[in-house]
This record gives sequence, C-alpha cells and structure tokens, in this order.
Amino acid sequence: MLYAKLDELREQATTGLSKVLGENSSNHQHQRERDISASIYSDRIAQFSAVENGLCFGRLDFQHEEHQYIGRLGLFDEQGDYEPLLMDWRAPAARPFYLATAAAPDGVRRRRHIRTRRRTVTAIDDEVLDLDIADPERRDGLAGESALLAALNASRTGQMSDIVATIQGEQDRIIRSGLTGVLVVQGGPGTGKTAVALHRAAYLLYTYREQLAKRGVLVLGPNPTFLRYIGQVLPSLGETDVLLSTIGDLYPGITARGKESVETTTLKGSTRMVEVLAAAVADRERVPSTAIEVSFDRETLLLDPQTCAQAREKARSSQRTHNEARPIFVREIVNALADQVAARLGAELLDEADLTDIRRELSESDTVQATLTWLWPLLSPEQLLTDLFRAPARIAAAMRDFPVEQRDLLLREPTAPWTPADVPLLDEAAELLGEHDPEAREREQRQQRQAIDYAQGVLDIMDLADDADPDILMATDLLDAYRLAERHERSAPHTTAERAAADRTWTFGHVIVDEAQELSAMAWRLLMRRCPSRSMTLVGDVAQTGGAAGSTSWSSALEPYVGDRWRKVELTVNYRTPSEIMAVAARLLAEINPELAAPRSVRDTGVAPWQERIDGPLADRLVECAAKEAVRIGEGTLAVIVPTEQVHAIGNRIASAVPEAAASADPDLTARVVTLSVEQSKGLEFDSVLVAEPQLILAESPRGLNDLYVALTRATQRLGVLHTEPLPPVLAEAR
Ligand SMILES: Nc1ncnc2c1ncn2[C@@H]1O[C@H](COP(=O)(O)OP(=O)(O)OP(=O)(O)O)[C@@H](O)[C@H]1O
Repeated sequence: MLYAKLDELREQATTGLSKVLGENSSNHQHQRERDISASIYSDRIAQFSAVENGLCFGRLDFQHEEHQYIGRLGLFDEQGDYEPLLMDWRAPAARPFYLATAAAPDGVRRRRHIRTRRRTVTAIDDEVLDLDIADPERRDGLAGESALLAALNASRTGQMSDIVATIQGEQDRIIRSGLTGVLVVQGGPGTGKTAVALHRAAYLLYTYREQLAKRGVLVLGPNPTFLRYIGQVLPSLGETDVLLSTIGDLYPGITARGKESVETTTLKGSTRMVEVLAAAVADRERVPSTAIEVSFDRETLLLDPQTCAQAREKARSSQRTHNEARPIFVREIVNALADQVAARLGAELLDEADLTDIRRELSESDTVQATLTWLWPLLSPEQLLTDLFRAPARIAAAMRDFPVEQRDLLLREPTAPWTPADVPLLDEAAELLGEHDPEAREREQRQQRQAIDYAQGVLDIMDLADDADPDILMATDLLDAYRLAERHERSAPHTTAERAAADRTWTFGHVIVDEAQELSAMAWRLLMRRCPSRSMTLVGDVAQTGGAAGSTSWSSALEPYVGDRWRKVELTVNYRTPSEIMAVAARLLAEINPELAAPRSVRDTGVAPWQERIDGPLADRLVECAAKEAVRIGEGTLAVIVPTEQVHAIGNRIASAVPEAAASADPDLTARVVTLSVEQSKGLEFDSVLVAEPQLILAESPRGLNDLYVALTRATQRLGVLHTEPLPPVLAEAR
C-alpha cells in the first residue's frame, strides 16, 4: 500500500514536470514561474527515488489496537483527512520507535522491525514492551536487537549506510538534541559518532528547515576518502543540500592536497601564526630607508621616508584591513606628489580644478602606480602566502621571535601545492587583507539581494507559504528565495550548498564536524568564523587524535570561543568492533589515557585476533595473507593498514597479486581490498583488517599510540597483525 502511494506521488510529480516543461512560455514572468514549478517537481522526484529502499522499516502497536508505520518520509492519505499512512522517522510521533523500553513503554505495546529487500518483506522482528510478557533473555537496553545485530553482522560495502531502522536510545537523544549551542559528542571507536552526526544533519534539516534552508548545513570530515565513504548516507535520507567538505576544500578556488612535514603542519596549526601573518602583512606596508625617485611628466619627483611613514600611519590608523586601507595611503602619497608638481608649476597660479587634474594624472601614471605597488601592494591571500613562504627574508621579518629552525619550516618553492594546513592561513590572511576588489564584491552583493527580493515576491505570489501541517512536505520546504534566485541567475545555478562552497565569507546555520579532535587551533578559528551563531555538533574521540596539531582535550579547543558554554554527551557502546578485538585495543587506550573508558562491544564473534612474526620479506607474506583473507570474507571488504611510507609499494604489490584489490594512490573504497595508511583509514571500517608493522606505525608520529589504536579498531569481524620488527610491548603482552 505504501509503495503504491509512493508510485502515485512519483507519477503525479512526473506528470506535473512534463506538463510544465512542455508549456510554451510567452513572457519572462511566465518563464520564471515555469522554472520554479519544474524545480519543485524535480526535487520531489529525487526525494521519492531516494527513499525507495527500506521505505518503511518499523511499526509501533499501541494499546487499543492502533498502530503506526515508521519510514523514511511521511506519507498521508489525501482522501482520508490527511491521516498519516507512514510517519517520517524524524517526526516527534516516531520517537517511541527508538526510545520506548519495556520499563518505559510510552504507550507502545509492541515494536516491530521490518526488513525489506526491494519491495519484499524479508524479515520481521517483534519486541513486546510489556514487562509481564517480554522475553527475559533479551539483552537489556538494545532496541530491535535482532535487526541491529543483522545490520552489524552484514558484510561492508565500502560505503557507509544509514541506520534509521536501528538507531539506539543514547544515539537518538543526541540526534534530536536542540539546534542551538555547541554540542560535543565524545565516543570511542565504532560507537556510531559518524552515523549520529549524519542523522542529526537530516533531523535538523527536517525540524528546523525554515531556519536552515537559507544558511545551509556544513558537514566537515577529515579527508576526501572519508567523504566518499559517507557520501551516500544523507542522500539515502532524502537530504542532498548539505555541504560535505574537508578543511582543505574550505577556501574557494583551492583544493589543498599537498603534503608537508609533521613539524610544518604543527607550526601552521598553532595560533602563533596569527601574529606571523599580521607581521607578514605589516612587512608589505613599506617605508623606504632613503628618498625614492618617481618620474612623472619628464620630471623627477621625490618621496622621502617621512612622507611615506606619515601616509602609512594615516592608513593604518583607519583600522581598516590592508587592502581596504590602501586607498587612504594612495591618496596621501598622490597628494604629496601633487604638491610637488604644483610647487614646480607655481602653486599660486593653480585653482582646485587644476589640482584635481594633476592628482588624477598622477594616479593614472604607470610609474606612480608601480611605486605605490612597491610601497603598499594590493594583495590576495594566495599572493601574500606564496611571497612569504618563498623568501627567507620575509619569513625572518614575520617571525622575529621564533628560532631559526622554526622559520625554515615555512620555506618552500613557490610552485609547491597548497596543503590542508595552508587553508586556515589563507582564510586568516583574507581576514587581515580584506577584499581584494571591494567594488566588485559590493556590486555582486547588491545584485544578489535584488534577485532574492524578487524571488521572495514570486514565492509569495504563488502562495506557497507553509502554514500547513509541518509533516506535509511543502514547496517552500524544498525551495527558498535564495535557491530560487540562484536558479534564475543563469550564470550561477547553485544550490545553497554550492553557493556556500563558492563563498569564503558564507556563514552556516549549523556546522557538524566529524573527527573534530583532528582540527588544529587555526582550523578552529576558521570554522568559528563560518558559524557565528555557534550552532555546532562536534563529534570525535580525543584518544584517536593523530595529527600533532590536533586536540587532546575538548575544553582547551573550545574555551577561546565559547568559554565553558558547551555541552558534552558520550556514546559508550561499540557497534563495530567485536569484544575480542576491543580487548586488545583497550590495552592501548589504557596507555593513551587511563581515564578514558573503552566502549563496550555490542557483540562477540568468537574469532580471536591473531599475530604473526615474519622472517622473510613483509610484502610477500602480506600478499599471501591478503589473498587468503579476501577469500575468507566472501563478499566483504579487507583493509591492509601499513606504515605511511610503505603504502605505495605494498599497495601496488597487493593490487597486482590479489583480485579485486585497489591500487594505493587515491584508494577506491568500492574495491573489496584496499591498502591504506592509518590517516587514510580514519573513520572507515572493513570486515577484515590486517595491520602491518605496528612498531613502525607507533614510531611514525608523535601520536603513534593513537594511530595504532585507530588501526586496530577498524575491523567489524577479523583482525590480524603481521610484523618483522618486534611488537610494541603493549601488543606483545596481549599475545
Ligand atoms: N544504531 C545502529 N544501528 C546499526 N548500525 C549502527 C548503529 N550505530 C552504529 N552502527 C554502525 O556501527 C559502525 C560504526 O559507526 P561509526 O562509523 O559511526 O562509528 P564512529 O564512532 O564514527 O567510529 P570511529 O570513531 O572509529 O570513526 C557503522 O557501521 C555504523 O553503521
């Protein structure tokens, strides 16, 4: 019945779309209206396709024979007074599906989990929430245990899937927590932090659509591989307009993928770079040590240091940014030069109009412009940093208080690629420099405002204001004035997410950061600028921090921005790693931070992790083991996690010897077998994992223990450790 309803709605939308597309538009106004309707219909069709799989996954039976189906979107009986046929999982009425327990049934008599494959029901699992008749053998606290265990035991595909059907109580409370303020979700590996973060994005967009559609939601992940891994979750929940990004992509026009040393990344991540950049900008506002000559109109004018110093002082005291203060500096210098020209011509013979002409000619003169550029150049952030990093003298001027070895860390070739740690510096520089082309920006903003006003008018006329039941999807839920305005600017057909991606100064309605412990202090500054409302969800695990510039405590990372006004919630159950593997990982956690409790595994597999000391070449044996594991896991996935330096060599060996293995460069996660560094494996999971040379992984970075902890907790079923070097003591004891 529900699928028939879905088909009917899809049919209506498709017919509607072809009808409006077939209309001949006689005038501009009509053309616009047609385009609006077309975009509403296409958004609907996309949403209906997104919810096809697992449309309905639950049923709640209440006292008095009533029941309610729960699914991926709300469906209503239009003929029957809009009775809900299927309740959106995010609606308040669906909450008992996730929260009701035998002890607190909230009116629910029975909870039914419905599993489907395409449109066929393949399994149902009932829980009776009545203490008198409930099965006492059931594990306490797990909702829909058998559906949950079926999901957890299923082979992984290389793409994360959604968990709407089996969200657990502690996760649900986080997903539905209010929009405002900073919420930190701390949890060990496999506790569902990523899953919770993404479902929270979908929940917030549903519940606060009006507030969020305009400013959008940003989901920030640690690296592009991870973004590919999670990329399908939000679309499967019917949400496509969320910006997924890494720090390296947050500066428009730049895709920062360069690599650099741990020491350089650490320095660039520290807030001391704020002073360095300010000094680097100040260093570009020059005062010559002796007078400089400026040829103009076959004469030579002189600019002495004192005049330049006064002009600089005047510009700086305006408190404007470097680029925005430049016109003041230019005016001062041009006036000083004009006075010299006037004096030579005989000032008493000139009136104000003559002086204005002289100033204009001076401003347009190439030599005067070249002098001004030397004294106070108009700078883009890219130019500032490129000029700084290539020139030891500039670095020395900007880093007077730093030891020489630290200064050398910044030095690099001007052609070197941008690195992720450069992005917060570019952003900081953009703040210090101000608009490179202020007039163009103002013009653009004015046009944008006009377009939005117009679009709002169109929406009002179409009477699409959503004063109806919040569970019924309205046109304005899908389309706001921003998006509408953009759709009709032929040059910029962007969604909110695309617009946000293209605009450095965009501020988001809500920001979600996954693996938030990895952000450097400079990255936090950038992020806080993008979210002045401080409506944020930060998920992570301070025991998994790999980068030396990352945080080991939430309070020190957040204190500068929100003081102690943030709330922390913890996830305690590990849904990924079976207890046998977690027992080994827990030993590492105790060394990393004895105060952090290891998450409790939700299941056992009966398979103990294994270790093997190799006498011959590592790669040969790894290839053999990878081939065997790949067969053993059938349809599932295998990751071979090796020290960063060996990823390339070992990855290529495995790719050439094991069927269905991906090459190591830019790993394809849909391949069944991948070779990764710990950094690349962060946030991911595989049915089986082989970890090679733990001692080298440990020694590779200042946070080696954390890295090894991450590597050991990626498996959902099987874990093997192979080594030629002696094992680190913490693993040797676990043998
Ligand atoms: N309620 C749930 N129902 C079904 N599967 C779940 C549930 N919660 C978590 N999982 C699964 O557990 C696995 C781990 O979840 P996730 O990757 O979100 O954990 P994490 O806390 O981000 O881990 P890490 O810190 O190691 O990256 C995923 O496969 C996820 O789908």
